[in-house]
Amino acid sequence: MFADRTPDLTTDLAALEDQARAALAPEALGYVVPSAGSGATARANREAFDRWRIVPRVLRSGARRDLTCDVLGTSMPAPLLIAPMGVQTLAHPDGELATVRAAAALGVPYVHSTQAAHSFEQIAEAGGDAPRWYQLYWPTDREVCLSFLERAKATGFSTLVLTLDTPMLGWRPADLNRGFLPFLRNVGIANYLTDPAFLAKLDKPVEEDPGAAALHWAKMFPNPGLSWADLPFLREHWDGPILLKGISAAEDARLAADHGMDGVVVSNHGGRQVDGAIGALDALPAVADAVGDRIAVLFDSGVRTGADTFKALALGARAVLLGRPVLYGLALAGQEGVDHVLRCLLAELDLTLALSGYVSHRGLSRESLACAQRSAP
Ligand SMILES: Cc1cc2nc3c(=O)[nH]c(=O)nc-3n(C[C@H](O)[C@H](O)[C@H](O)COP(=O)(O)O)c2cc1C
Ligand SMILES: CC(C)CC(=O)C(=O)O
Repeated sequence: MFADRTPDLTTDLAALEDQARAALAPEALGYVVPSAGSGATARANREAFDRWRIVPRVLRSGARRDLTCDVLGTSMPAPLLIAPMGVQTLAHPDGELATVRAAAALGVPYVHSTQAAHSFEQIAEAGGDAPRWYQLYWPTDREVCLSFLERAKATGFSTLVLTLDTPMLGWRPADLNRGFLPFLRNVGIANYLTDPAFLAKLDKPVEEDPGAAALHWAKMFPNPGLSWADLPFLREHWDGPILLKGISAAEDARLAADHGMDGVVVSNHGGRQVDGAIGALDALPAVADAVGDRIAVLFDSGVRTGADTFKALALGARAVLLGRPVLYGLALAGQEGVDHVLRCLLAELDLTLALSGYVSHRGLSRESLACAQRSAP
Protein backbone atom coordinates (compact mmCIF):
# COMPACT_ATOMS: atom_id res chain seq x y z
CA MET A 1 0.00 0.00 0.00
CA PHE A 2 2.80 2.48 0.83
CA ALA A 3 5.78 3.21 -1.36
CA ASP A 4 8.73 1.75 0.43
CA ARG A 5 11.33 2.99 -2.01
CA THR A 6 12.29 6.60 -2.60
CA PRO A 7 10.56 7.39 -5.83
CA ASP A 8 11.73 10.12 -8.15
CA LEU A 9 9.54 12.92 -6.97
CA THR A 10 8.55 15.62 -9.41
CA THR A 11 9.65 19.16 -8.63
CA ASP A 12 6.35 20.35 -10.12
CA LEU A 13 4.32 20.42 -6.93
CA ALA A 14 1.12 20.98 -8.85
CA ALA A 15 1.75 17.63 -10.56
CA LEU A 16 2.66 15.81 -7.36
CA GLU A 17 -1.00 14.94 -6.83
CA ASP A 18 -0.89 12.68 -9.89
CA GLN A 19 2.17 10.86 -8.57
CA ALA A 20 0.65 10.54 -5.11
CA ARG A 21 -2.60 9.04 -6.38
CA ALA A 22 -0.77 5.84 -7.20
CA ALA A 23 0.77 5.66 -3.72
CA LEU A 24 -2.46 6.16 -1.76
CA ALA A 25 -4.74 3.28 -0.84
CA PRO A 26 -8.29 3.76 -2.22
CA GLU A 27 -9.80 4.81 1.11
CA ALA A 28 -6.95 7.23 1.79
CA LEU A 29 -7.26 8.61 -1.73
CA GLY A 30 -10.99 9.14 -1.25
CA TYR A 31 -10.43 10.97 2.03
CA VAL A 32 -7.40 13.14 1.23
CA VAL A 33 -7.75 14.34 -2.35
CA PRO A 34 -11.42 15.16 -3.05
CA SER A 35 -13.42 18.15 -1.92
CA ALA A 36 -17.01 18.75 -0.86
CA GLY A 37 -19.96 18.29 -3.21
CA SER A 38 -19.29 19.02 -6.86
CA GLY A 39 -15.76 20.26 -6.17
CA ALA A 40 -16.73 23.83 -7.15
CA THR A 41 -14.88 25.45 -4.24
CA ALA A 42 -11.64 23.60 -4.90
CA ARG A 43 -11.85 24.67 -8.55
CA ALA A 44 -12.57 28.26 -7.51
CA ASN A 45 -9.44 28.16 -5.34
CA ARG A 46 -7.27 27.28 -8.31
CA GLU A 47 -9.06 29.61 -10.75
CA ALA A 48 -8.41 32.55 -8.45
CA PHE A 49 -4.66 31.85 -8.52
CA ASP A 50 -4.76 31.63 -12.32
CA ARG A 51 -6.55 34.98 -12.60
CA TRP A 52 -3.84 36.92 -10.76
CA ARG A 53 -0.57 37.39 -12.65
CA ILE A 54 2.80 38.58 -11.41
CA VAL A 55 4.19 41.78 -12.91
CA PRO A 56 7.99 41.28 -12.81
CA ARG A 57 10.27 44.27 -12.23
CA VAL A 58 13.90 44.58 -13.37
CA LEU A 59 17.21 46.21 -12.37
CA ARG A 60 16.48 46.23 -8.62
CA SER A 61 19.69 44.75 -7.14
CA GLY A 62 18.26 41.42 -6.11
CA ALA A 63 21.43 39.41 -5.48
CA ARG A 64 20.73 38.96 -1.77
CA ARG A 65 17.35 37.91 -0.60
CA ASP A 66 15.87 37.41 2.84
CA LEU A 67 12.76 35.31 3.32
CA THR A 68 12.89 35.08 7.10
CA CYS A 69 10.02 36.45 9.14
CA ASP A 70 8.30 36.53 12.47
CA VAL A 71 4.60 35.77 12.73
CA LEU A 72 3.01 36.42 16.12
CA GLY A 73 6.28 35.75 17.91
CA THR A 74 7.24 32.63 15.91
CA SER A 75 10.41 32.97 13.83
CA MET A 76 10.39 31.15 10.52
CA PRO A 77 12.78 30.74 7.58
CA ALA A 78 10.05 31.95 5.20
CA PRO A 79 6.38 32.94 5.47
CA LEU A 80 5.33 29.28 5.29
CA LEU A 81 3.74 26.84 7.76
CA ILE A 82 2.38 23.33 7.43
CA ALA A 83 -1.42 23.40 7.53
CA PRO A 84 -3.13 21.32 10.22
CA MET A 85 -4.20 18.05 8.64
CA GLY A 86 -5.60 15.11 10.55
CA VAL A 87 -5.10 11.38 10.10
CA GLN A 88 -1.77 11.56 8.33
CA THR A 89 -1.22 7.83 8.82
CA LEU A 90 -3.65 7.43 5.93
CA ALA A 91 -0.86 8.79 3.72
CA HIS A 92 2.07 6.98 5.38
CA PRO A 93 2.47 4.77 8.46
CA ASP A 94 4.75 7.38 10.10
CA GLY A 95 2.03 10.00 9.65
CA GLU A 96 2.48 13.25 11.57
CA LEU A 97 5.78 12.07 13.06
CA ALA A 98 7.39 12.18 9.61
CA THR A 99 5.82 15.54 8.86
CA VAL A 100 6.91 17.19 12.09
CA ARG A 101 10.44 15.82 11.70
CA ALA A 102 10.75 17.22 8.16
CA ALA A 103 9.29 20.55 9.29
CA ALA A 104 11.59 20.74 12.32
CA ALA A 105 14.71 20.07 10.24
CA LEU A 106 13.92 23.16 8.17
CA GLY A 107 12.45 25.27 10.99
CA VAL A 108 9.08 25.46 9.22
CA PRO A 109 6.31 25.62 11.84
CA TYR A 110 4.12 22.52 12.04
CA VAL A 111 0.46 22.96 13.04
CA HIS A 112 -0.82 19.92 14.95
CA SER A 113 -4.41 18.90 14.24
CA THR A 114 -6.80 17.86 16.97
CA GLN A 115 -7.63 14.98 14.60
CA ALA A 116 -4.05 13.75 14.35
CA ALA A 117 -3.10 10.09 14.42
CA HIS A 118 -0.35 10.96 16.90
CA SER A 119 -0.70 12.66 20.26
CA PHE A 120 0.63 16.02 21.49
CA GLU A 121 3.29 14.18 23.49
CA GLN A 122 4.49 12.07 20.54
CA ILE A 123 4.70 15.15 18.32
CA ALA A 124 6.64 17.09 20.95
CA GLU A 125 9.14 14.27 21.24
CA ALA A 126 9.60 13.96 17.48
CA GLY A 127 9.66 17.71 16.81
CA GLY A 128 12.15 18.75 19.48
CA ASP A 129 12.48 22.50 19.97
CA ALA A 130 11.22 23.49 16.51
CA PRO A 131 8.21 25.82 16.34
CA ARG A 132 4.83 24.15 16.76
CA TRP A 133 1.28 25.50 16.79
CA TYR A 134 -1.87 23.65 17.85
CA GLN A 135 -5.13 23.55 15.87
CA LEU A 136 -8.19 23.12 18.03
CA TYR A 137 -11.44 21.49 17.05
CA TRP A 138 -13.38 22.68 20.06
CA PRO A 139 -15.17 19.61 21.50
CA THR A 140 -18.61 20.07 23.01
CA ASP A 141 -17.22 18.83 26.32
CA ARG A 142 -15.39 21.72 28.00
CA GLU A 143 -13.39 19.49 30.34
CA VAL A 144 -11.89 17.72 27.34
CA CYS A 145 -11.32 21.07 25.64
CA LEU A 146 -9.44 22.39 28.69
CA SER A 147 -7.44 19.21 28.95
CA PHE A 148 -6.36 19.60 25.28
CA LEU A 149 -5.29 23.20 25.93
CA GLU A 150 -3.30 22.20 29.00
CA ARG A 151 -1.56 19.35 27.20
CA ALA A 152 -0.77 21.57 24.22
CA LYS A 153 0.78 24.15 26.54
CA ALA A 154 2.70 21.55 28.53
CA THR A 155 4.18 20.04 25.36
CA GLY A 156 5.40 23.32 23.88
CA PHE A 157 2.75 24.42 21.37
CA SER A 158 3.02 28.21 21.29
CA THR A 159 0.02 29.35 19.28
CA LEU A 160 -3.59 28.26 19.03
CA VAL A 161 -5.47 27.97 15.74
CA LEU A 162 -9.21 27.54 16.26
CA THR A 163 -10.82 26.06 13.14
CA LEU A 164 -14.34 27.37 12.59
CA ASP A 165 -15.35 26.22 9.12
CA THR A 166 -15.94 22.66 10.33
CA PRO A 167 -18.73 22.76 12.92
CA MET A 168 -19.61 19.41 11.32
CA LEU A 169 -18.28 17.50 8.35
CA GLY A 170 -19.06 18.76 4.86
CA TRP A 171 -20.90 16.69 2.21
CA ARG A 172 -18.01 14.62 0.87
CA PRO A 173 -19.30 12.22 -1.77
CA ALA A 174 -16.06 10.20 -2.09
CA ASP A 175 -16.19 9.29 1.62
CA LEU A 176 -19.96 8.90 1.71
CA ASN A 177 -19.91 6.54 -1.28
CA ARG A 178 -17.33 4.34 0.44
CA GLY A 179 -18.95 4.68 3.86
CA PHE A 180 -15.49 5.58 5.14
CA LEU A 181 -14.69 7.82 8.08
CA PRO A 182 -11.32 7.05 9.70
CA PHE A 183 -12.34 8.44 13.08
CA LEU A 184 -15.02 5.81 13.48
CA ARG A 185 -12.22 3.23 13.35
CA ASN A 186 -10.32 5.12 16.05
CA VAL A 187 -7.87 6.44 13.47
CA GLY A 188 -7.16 10.17 13.84
CA ILE A 189 -8.33 10.45 17.42
CA ALA A 190 -4.97 9.93 19.15
CA ASN A 191 -5.30 13.17 21.11
CA TYR A 192 -8.60 11.87 22.53
CA LEU A 193 -7.43 8.35 23.22
CA THR A 194 -4.51 9.67 25.28
CA ASP A 195 -6.56 12.28 27.11
CA PRO A 196 -7.35 11.67 30.78
CA ALA A 197 -10.53 13.78 30.71
CA PHE A 198 -11.84 11.90 27.66
CA LEU A 199 -10.87 8.44 28.92
CA ALA A 200 -12.55 9.13 32.26
CA LYS A 201 -15.88 9.47 30.45
CA LEU A 202 -15.79 6.02 28.84
CA ASP A 203 -17.64 3.18 30.56
CA LYS A 204 -14.97 0.65 29.56
CA PRO A 205 -11.29 0.85 28.63
CA VAL A 206 -10.78 1.60 24.93
CA GLU A 207 -9.16 -1.81 24.33
CA GLU A 208 -12.31 -3.52 25.60
CA ASP A 209 -14.72 -1.42 23.57
CA PRO A 210 -13.01 0.60 20.81
CA GLY A 211 -16.34 1.22 19.09
CA ALA A 212 -17.71 3.02 22.14
CA ALA A 213 -14.67 5.32 22.23
CA ALA A 214 -15.19 6.22 18.57
CA LEU A 215 -18.88 6.93 19.18
CA HIS A 216 -18.02 9.07 22.17
CA TRP A 217 -15.67 11.10 19.96
CA ALA A 218 -18.48 11.41 17.39
CA LYS A 219 -20.72 12.99 20.04
CA MET A 220 -18.07 15.58 20.93
CA PHE A 221 -16.71 16.52 17.54
CA PRO A 222 -19.59 18.36 15.88
CA ASN A 223 -19.99 21.63 17.74
CA PRO A 224 -22.38 23.75 15.69
CA GLY A 225 -23.50 25.63 18.81
CA LEU A 226 -20.30 27.71 19.08
CA SER A 227 -20.70 31.48 18.77
CA TRP A 228 -18.65 34.65 19.19
CA ALA A 229 -19.75 34.69 22.82
CA ASP A 230 -17.60 31.57 23.47
CA LEU A 231 -14.30 33.20 22.53
CA PRO A 232 -13.59 34.83 25.93
CA PHE A 233 -13.41 31.30 27.37
CA LEU A 234 -10.50 30.51 25.07
CA ARG A 235 -8.83 33.85 25.73
CA GLU A 236 -9.07 33.09 29.44
CA HIS A 237 -7.46 29.65 29.10
CA TRP A 238 -4.79 30.27 26.46
CA ASP A 239 -1.96 32.75 27.11
CA GLY A 240 -0.38 32.70 23.65
CA PRO A 241 -1.66 34.05 20.34
CA ILE A 242 -4.99 32.77 18.98
CA LEU A 243 -5.99 32.70 15.31
CA LEU A 244 -9.38 31.85 13.82
CA LYS A 245 -9.10 29.54 10.81
CA GLY A 246 -11.71 29.21 8.08
CA ILE A 247 -12.48 32.89 7.54
CA SER A 248 -13.87 34.05 4.18
CA ALA A 249 -15.96 37.11 5.11
CA ALA A 250 -14.35 40.49 5.83
CA GLU A 251 -16.94 41.08 8.55
CA ASP A 252 -15.86 37.91 10.39
CA ALA A 253 -12.25 39.10 10.30
CA ARG A 254 -13.34 42.42 11.79
CA LEU A 255 -15.28 40.56 14.50
CA ALA A 256 -12.21 38.43 15.23
CA ALA A 257 -10.18 41.59 15.85
CA ASP A 258 -12.97 43.08 17.96
CA HIS A 259 -13.00 39.90 20.08
CA GLY A 260 -9.30 40.15 20.90
CA MET A 261 -8.08 37.47 18.51
CA ASP A 262 -4.51 37.83 17.20
CA GLY A 263 -5.10 36.67 13.68
CA VAL A 264 -7.22 34.87 11.11
CA VAL A 265 -6.49 32.25 8.50
CA VAL A 266 -8.38 32.99 5.30
CA SER A 267 -9.29 29.47 4.24
CA ASN A 268 -12.16 27.39 2.94
CA HIS A 269 -10.56 24.16 4.16
CA GLY A 270 -9.29 23.40 0.67
CA GLY A 271 -12.89 23.24 -0.58
CA ARG A 272 -13.71 20.33 1.76
CA GLN A 273 -16.60 22.03 3.55
CA VAL A 274 -18.94 24.39 1.63
CA ASP A 275 -19.45 23.44 -2.01
CA GLY A 276 -19.78 26.58 -4.16
CA ALA A 277 -17.92 28.89 -1.78
CA ILE A 278 -15.85 31.87 -2.82
CA GLY A 279 -12.28 30.98 -3.85
CA ALA A 280 -10.02 31.63 -0.87
CA LEU A 281 -7.70 33.96 -2.80
CA ASP A 282 -10.76 35.93 -3.95
CA ALA A 283 -11.73 36.42 -0.30
CA LEU A 284 -8.27 37.52 0.83
CA PRO A 285 -8.04 41.19 -0.30
CA ALA A 286 -11.28 42.23 1.41
CA VAL A 287 -10.25 40.49 4.64
CA ALA A 288 -6.83 42.17 4.56
CA ASP A 289 -8.47 45.56 3.95
CA ALA A 290 -10.97 45.01 6.76
CA VAL A 291 -8.38 44.43 9.48
CA GLY A 292 -5.31 46.27 8.16
CA ASP A 293 -2.49 45.77 10.66
CA ARG A 294 -4.80 45.18 13.63
CA ILE A 295 -4.34 41.41 13.45
CA ALA A 296 -2.29 38.94 11.38
CA VAL A 297 -3.88 37.57 8.21
CA LEU A 298 -2.68 34.13 7.13
CA PHE A 299 -3.87 32.14 4.13
CA ASP A 300 -4.44 28.64 2.81
CA SER A 301 -6.49 26.70 0.25
CA GLY A 302 -5.10 25.92 -3.16
CA VAL A 303 -1.44 26.90 -2.65
CA ARG A 304 0.62 24.60 -4.87
CA THR A 305 3.66 26.62 -6.00
CA GLY A 306 6.09 29.35 -5.01
CA ALA A 307 4.27 31.66 -7.41
CA ASP A 308 0.97 30.95 -5.61
CA THR A 309 2.64 31.83 -2.33
CA PHE A 310 3.96 35.07 -3.84
CA LYS A 311 0.42 35.99 -4.96
CA ALA A 312 -1.16 35.33 -1.56
CA LEU A 313 1.54 37.41 0.16
CA ALA A 314 1.05 40.22 -2.35
CA LEU A 315 -2.69 40.21 -1.68
CA GLY A 316 -2.21 40.73 2.05
CA ALA A 317 -1.30 37.40 3.70
CA ARG A 318 1.51 37.53 6.26
CA ALA A 319 2.21 33.82 5.70
CA VAL A 320 0.66 30.83 3.94
CA LEU A 321 -0.12 27.33 5.13
CA LEU A 322 0.66 24.45 2.82
CA GLY A 323 -2.00 21.71 2.72
CA ARG A 324 -2.41 18.66 0.49
CA PRO A 325 1.02 18.80 -1.24
CA VAL A 326 2.55 17.92 2.14
CA LEU A 327 0.39 14.79 2.29
CA TYR A 328 1.32 13.91 -1.28
CA GLY A 329 5.02 14.10 -0.42
CA LEU A 330 4.34 12.09 2.73
CA ALA A 331 2.48 9.40 0.78
CA LEU A 332 5.30 9.09 -1.75
CA ALA A 333 8.34 9.06 0.51
CA GLY A 334 7.51 9.70 4.18
CA GLN A 335 9.70 12.30 5.90
CA GLU A 336 11.91 12.58 2.82
CA GLY A 337 8.86 13.34 0.68
CA VAL A 338 7.68 16.11 3.01
CA ASP A 339 11.21 17.51 3.04
CA HIS A 340 11.19 17.48 -0.78
CA VAL A 341 7.89 19.36 -0.92
CA LEU A 342 8.97 22.03 1.56
CA ARG A 343 12.32 22.56 -0.13
CA CYS A 344 10.71 22.86 -3.56
CA LEU A 345 8.20 25.39 -2.29
CA LEU A 346 10.83 27.47 -0.49
CA ALA A 347 13.21 27.41 -3.46
CA GLU A 348 10.49 28.32 -5.92
CA LEU A 349 9.28 31.18 -3.75
CA ASP A 350 12.83 32.52 -3.47
CA LEU A 351 13.32 32.21 -7.22
CA THR A 352 9.99 33.86 -8.02
CA LEU A 353 10.89 36.80 -5.80
CA ALA A 354 14.31 37.09 -7.43
CA LEU A 355 12.98 36.87 -10.97
CA SER A 356 10.27 39.40 -10.18
CA GLY A 357 12.65 41.97 -8.72
CA TYR A 358 12.11 41.58 -4.95
CA VAL A 359 14.71 40.95 -2.26
CA SER A 360 12.06 40.05 0.30
CA HIS A 361 8.37 39.21 0.50
CA ARG A 362 8.05 42.38 2.60
CA GLY A 363 8.24 44.44 -0.59
CA LEU A 364 5.19 42.77 -2.11
CA SER A 365 1.90 44.59 -2.56
CA ARG A 366 -1.09 44.47 -4.87
CA GLU A 367 0.99 46.46 -7.35
CA SER A 368 3.15 43.36 -7.73
CA LEU A 369 0.19 41.70 -9.47
CA ALA A 370 -2.30 42.33 -12.25
CA CYS A 371 -5.70 40.70 -12.46
CA ALA A 372 -6.04 38.96 -15.81
CA GLN A 373 -9.45 39.11 -17.46
CA ARG A 374 -11.35 35.87 -17.81
CA SER A 375 -11.22 34.73 -21.41
CA ALA A 376 -14.54 34.74 -23.28
CA PRO A 377 -16.31 31.37 -23.13
C1 LIG B 1 -6.74 15.19 4.62
C2 LIG B 1 -6.97 16.55 5.19
C3 LIG B 1 -7.21 16.68 6.54
C4 LIG B 1 -7.41 17.94 7.10
N1 LIG B 1 -7.59 18.03 8.44
C5 LIG B 1 -7.71 19.26 9.00
C6 LIG B 1 -7.79 19.38 10.39
O1 LIG B 1 -7.73 18.41 11.12
N2 LIG B 1 -7.94 20.63 10.90
C7 LIG B 1 -8.00 21.76 10.10
O2 LIG B 1 -8.15 22.87 10.61
N3 LIG B 1 -7.92 21.65 8.77
C8 LIG B 1 -7.76 20.45 8.20
N4 LIG B 1 -7.62 20.34 6.85
C9 LIG B 1 -7.62 21.57 6.03
C10 LIG B 1 -6.20 22.15 5.89
O3 LIG B 1 -5.75 22.69 7.11
C11 LIG B 1 -6.17 23.28 4.85
O4 LIG B 1 -7.12 24.25 5.19
C12 LIG B 1 -6.45 22.77 3.43
O5 LIG B 1 -5.83 21.51 3.20
C13 LIG B 1 -5.95 23.79 2.42
O6 LIG B 1 -6.33 23.41 1.13
P1 LIG B 1 -5.33 22.72 0.08
O7 LIG B 1 -4.94 21.42 0.65
O8 LIG B 1 -6.17 22.55 -1.16
O9 LIG B 1 -4.20 23.66 -0.13
C14 LIG B 1 -7.41 19.09 6.27
C15 LIG B 1 -7.17 18.96 4.91
C16 LIG B 1 -6.94 17.71 4.36
C17 LIG B 1 -6.66 17.62 2.88
C1 LIG C 1 -12.51 15.85 11.56
C2 LIG C 1 -12.29 16.35 10.20
C3 LIG C 1 -13.15 17.49 9.97
C4 LIG C 1 -10.86 16.57 9.81
C5 LIG C 1 -10.75 17.57 8.74
O1 LIG C 1 -10.57 18.74 9.02
C6 LIG C 1 -10.88 17.22 7.36
O2 LIG C 1 -10.97 16.03 7.03
O3 LIG C 1 -10.92 18.13 6.50
